[in-house]
Amino acid sequence: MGVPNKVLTLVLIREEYRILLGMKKRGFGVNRWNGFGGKVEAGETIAQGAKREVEEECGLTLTEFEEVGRIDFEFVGEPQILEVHIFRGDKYEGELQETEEMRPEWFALDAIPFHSMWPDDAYWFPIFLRGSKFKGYIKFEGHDKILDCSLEELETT
Ligand SMILES: Cc1cc(-c2ccco2)c2oc(N)nc2c1
Repeated sequence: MGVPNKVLTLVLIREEYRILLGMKKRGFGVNRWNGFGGKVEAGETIAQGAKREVEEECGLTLTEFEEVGRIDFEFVGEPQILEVHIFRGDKYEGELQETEEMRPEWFALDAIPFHSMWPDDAYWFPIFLRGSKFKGYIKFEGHDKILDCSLEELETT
């Protein structure tokens, strides 16, 4: 196989009528609202990495969360696929805090700021919000243009 995939986590903490997003203050995806996540480190599972990133980025400790999706992202001109494992956070403990990485904020489900998020979110958030599991492949040109998008809903819970 070519270059191995880069494994990333993305956690969306969701309550009945609101979802927790963070404004990314630096680095990859800066100036966009997103879930919490990042690289999976050596010696940790993907789930452990997801939990760690949430703690580091917003101070919350996940006590119940589930992997609900997986999207492989390709960028034109880059050989490495970003393999993003998407989790729904159901229960958490601790105090929400702003960090150097993220400014957290709760959004009503009918007021998700898609115009200030990664463009792919508009495609898979509806699947995520109705509680389905999904997998997909999305090809970007730069960080703003989607060339291809294929998403498969796996089950409706
Ligand atoms: C290419 C790409 C990457 C990520 C990402 C960064 C860290 C975890 O996932 C995304 O997140 C969203 N919402 N769209 C995304 C596109």
